[in-house]
Amino acid sequence: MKQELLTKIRRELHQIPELGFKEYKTQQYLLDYINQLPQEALTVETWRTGIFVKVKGNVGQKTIGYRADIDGLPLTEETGYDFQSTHDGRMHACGHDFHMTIALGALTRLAQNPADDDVIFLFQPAEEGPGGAEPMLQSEAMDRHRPDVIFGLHVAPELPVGSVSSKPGLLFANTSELFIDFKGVGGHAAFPHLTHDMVVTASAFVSHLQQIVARRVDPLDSAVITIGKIEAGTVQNIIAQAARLEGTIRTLSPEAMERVKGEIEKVARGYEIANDCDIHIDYGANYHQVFNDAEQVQRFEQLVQETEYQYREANMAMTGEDFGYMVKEIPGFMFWLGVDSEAGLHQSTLKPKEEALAVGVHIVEKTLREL
Ligand SMILES: CC(=O)N[C@@H](CCC[C@H](N)C(=O)O)C(=O)O
Repeated sequence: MKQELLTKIRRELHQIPELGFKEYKTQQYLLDYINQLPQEALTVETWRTGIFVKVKGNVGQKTIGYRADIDGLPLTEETGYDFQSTHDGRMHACGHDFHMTIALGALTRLAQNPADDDVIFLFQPAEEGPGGAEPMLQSEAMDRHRPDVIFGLHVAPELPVGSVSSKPGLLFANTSELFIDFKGVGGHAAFPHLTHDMVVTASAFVSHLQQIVARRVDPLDSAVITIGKIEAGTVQNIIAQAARLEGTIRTLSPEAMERVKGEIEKVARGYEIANDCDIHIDYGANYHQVFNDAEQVQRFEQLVQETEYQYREANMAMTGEDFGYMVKEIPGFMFWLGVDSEAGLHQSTLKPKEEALAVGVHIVEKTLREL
């Protein structure tokens, strides 16, 4: 598939980022594209805002799955692109526009010339939250299309174009969203002693969370707690009666995740007593770690080495991926695709290099044909 067409698709998708399970325009765009491909070998089935596309193989001994996530992030784009997001406060800042384009590129090649094995493409909603992989995996549609092996990719801004990277075993962390609501007594800014200030309480709590990481988790079993959003108060001279923290917990083991949650709850009980307030904790979406199948990764490395591209051994990362649920049930793996951007994932200035699209299509197609 020509670079110009890949670039066109990527730019069109880049302009319509949508949040998890609201990917209506994205789904329609994908369906319109898929419908103009040769249909002889294809079976297409929608699932919520996602899509399953099966390409019947010439022999069909086994089924290989390829998953591409399709949602965007709640972030205002600042790339200065002339094909910038047309959706206010939404951006493809995690490369899912790349993931979808590469999937369409590989699908095009297979629709024109099917592989020996059956191939199933999963266009999956809601990776950034609340999590589409687990319900997609449990769906009836998945019973009809369940692959024997599955893989997926993620763009890597820090790697050069032409390189890919993976590793056997643990690649991505266990994650849990974290929402904490504080309710106390507000009042006049001049009489703090008559109130229980939720700005002061919530700020102290944010700092205390870092103590949990530093002093309650084995340093050899890393954890991260990030609070990405704080909301509190109404105006500068009223002491806030409510505050809300929104964040995420990352750990390298499911056990450490349980430990961190237990510690957060203990601290919350202490803060309720010390600050005369109510604290409510909600863990939102939780993602299982991505644990790559060693045999599949070894085969993937061989396949990449047969190309002009470079394979590098990856390190574990504290990123999360609901694809972890898929490889928990189906042997498979995820790999990083180098896209060489100065700005990183989840930044408003992320600019992955479009030459990486063709690299992705080549490697995904080869893997689908030869894994
Ligand atoms: C690859 C990537 O960036 N994934 C996201 C997954 C987010 C999961 C969930 N919303 C959370 O924040 O815990 C990531 O932030 O790692």
